[in-house]
Amino acid sequence: MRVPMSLDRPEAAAPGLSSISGRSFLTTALRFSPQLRQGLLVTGLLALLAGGGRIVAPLTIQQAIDSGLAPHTVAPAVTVGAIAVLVAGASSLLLNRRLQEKVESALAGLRRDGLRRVHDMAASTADRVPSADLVSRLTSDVDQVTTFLQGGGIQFVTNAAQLLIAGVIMSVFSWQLAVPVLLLSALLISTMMLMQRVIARRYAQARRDLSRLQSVVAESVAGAPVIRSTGTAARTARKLDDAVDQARDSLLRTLVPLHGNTALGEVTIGVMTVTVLLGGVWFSLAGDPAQPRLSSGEVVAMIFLVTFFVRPLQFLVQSLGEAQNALTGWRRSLELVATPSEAVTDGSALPPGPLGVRVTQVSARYGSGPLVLHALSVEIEPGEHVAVVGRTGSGKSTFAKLLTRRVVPSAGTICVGGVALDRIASLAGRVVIVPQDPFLFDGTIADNINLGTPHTAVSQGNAAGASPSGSSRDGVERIVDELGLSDWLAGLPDGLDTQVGLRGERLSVGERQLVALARTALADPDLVIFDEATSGVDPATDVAVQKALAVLTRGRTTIAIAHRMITAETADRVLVFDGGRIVQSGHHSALAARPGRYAALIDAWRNQ
Ligand SMILES: Nc1ncnc2c1ncn2[C@@H]1O[C@H](COP(=O)(O)OP(=O)(O)OP(=O)(O)O)[C@@H](O)[C@H]1O
Repeated sequence: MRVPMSLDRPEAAAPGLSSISGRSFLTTALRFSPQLRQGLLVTGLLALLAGGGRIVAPLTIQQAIDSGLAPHTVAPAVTVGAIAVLVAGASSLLLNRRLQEKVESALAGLRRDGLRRVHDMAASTADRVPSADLVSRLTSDVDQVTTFLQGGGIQFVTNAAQLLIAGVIMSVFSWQLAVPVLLLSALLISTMMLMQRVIARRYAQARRDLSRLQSVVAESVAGAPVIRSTGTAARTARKLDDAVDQARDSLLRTLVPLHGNTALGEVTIGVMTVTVLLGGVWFSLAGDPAQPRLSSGEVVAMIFLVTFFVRPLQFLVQSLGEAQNALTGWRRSLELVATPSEAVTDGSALPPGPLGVRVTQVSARYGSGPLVLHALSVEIEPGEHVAVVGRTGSGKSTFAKLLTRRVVPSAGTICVGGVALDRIASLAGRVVIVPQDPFLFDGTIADNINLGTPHTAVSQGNAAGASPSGSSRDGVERIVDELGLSDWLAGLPDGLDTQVGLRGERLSVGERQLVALARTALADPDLVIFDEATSGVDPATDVAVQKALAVLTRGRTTIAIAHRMITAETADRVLVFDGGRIVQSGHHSALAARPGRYAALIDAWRNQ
């Protein structure tokens, strides 16, 4: 069996996400789940009633035995015992319902806030966390807590109260018997806490490995056509086998300390019970029979009490694994929620109108890799149309990512609309990027164009049966008309109501870009960054894209990462990138007329 080397290293959150240590877990959980903070006093009181009520029964038995089982003492003792048991039962029911509701609503809040955080976290962070990892933090990790609670974990609080009360009463009855029991339980609990750290690390590793396994599975399923066509099924299967082995080994590694812990717990609990049993009998028989150190009733009560004391310990020992697994899941969800949002709360708003860009001595790298952009300086006027060209890997996309905060500069400053980029409250709706292959949601073209107006179905007679919103539909039709997309839509089976399929797979890359251009035009941004598709665009769609682009760019600042000469020809200025530097800047005709990197690029385009 192959053992992952990193198993016992201190755990780390996924790159980019907040890290929550074991110590800060409780404060973070209370901070992000206000439901848990509310009514703590009532919860504590119910726990004491539920735990304490159970313990009244042995006390009443002791009273009855010590009074010689006289009917006048037995009857009240039984009545008090019965009431106590009823109170304990009712309190336990109320407490469990209360805790279940609170924890479930806290978890629902975590899922909601987590999803919101996925959408508003800094793009530079989102890019570094695999999407399968984010999904598992919102689904299986949260489910783990629910499973634990439903499997009896909710009894945790009552058990803790019962342990406390039983310990105190035992000490009052006989400190000589209570001391060894308390010492043994202290030993057990401290050993469990030490073990718990090891178990926590191993569970965290196991969950990371499971999340990696999910990523590999998701990638293999999504990439199935490529795997089939390239005949690399065996290689992919090996990768999957590795991930499966690693996840299995990690899970098995959690079992070693867990089983050790259970064995230790059982032995210690057995010793405690025997100590009280033998010690109690000895105390009641030794010495003066007229004045025993423990009465028969007290011995019986002590035996009951030690049972009440060890039961929560047993529960703790047996459920440590599931409890730790649930805590790990809870912590992973909290790490997502605690990750800062991209919005700069005390940031500045962008000025209205087209936005200029000023980049001063900016360098950038990915992670700890080498610099991929070197001391870049460029100024783009409001309303200017700039084309960025260059060989593959020259840094064009990284430049676009810098302007949309997906990459943070390692040196230099960037201002958009005269405001430092990292001080802008939000870029949403003002600075928009149209990627090479835009993401479309499963729905109609109209719905996808209308994403700028959330929660509004604009398809005619949409599946949900909602009536189409006239104004949204009008807006979509107007934009489609303005961008000159009506002819293209007329050629589709259902026009605007054509279903695009999952991720837009029923449309070509170029058509997906047309939808994205219309969506962008509807959002009405002031700085548009357009990453031209390099392939998969047929000539007719290409013409439609160029026409739509010409309308979209009117009155706005635009930066187009150009892969076609026409895009560069029609721009006000061309920036030529090479090796992470801007090596030429000027109008197409001026640059084309002199030898250099751009002239070479034009030759390459013409020879295509
Ligand atoms: N996520 C990433 N992690 C590490 N390095 C990256 C990452 N993205 C890009 N790079 C590297 O940064 C450099 C610039 O890449 P970039 O994508 O900006 O080039 P480009 O000019 O846009 O290329 P293309 O025209 O092929 O899209 C390249 O060396 C590339 O390998």
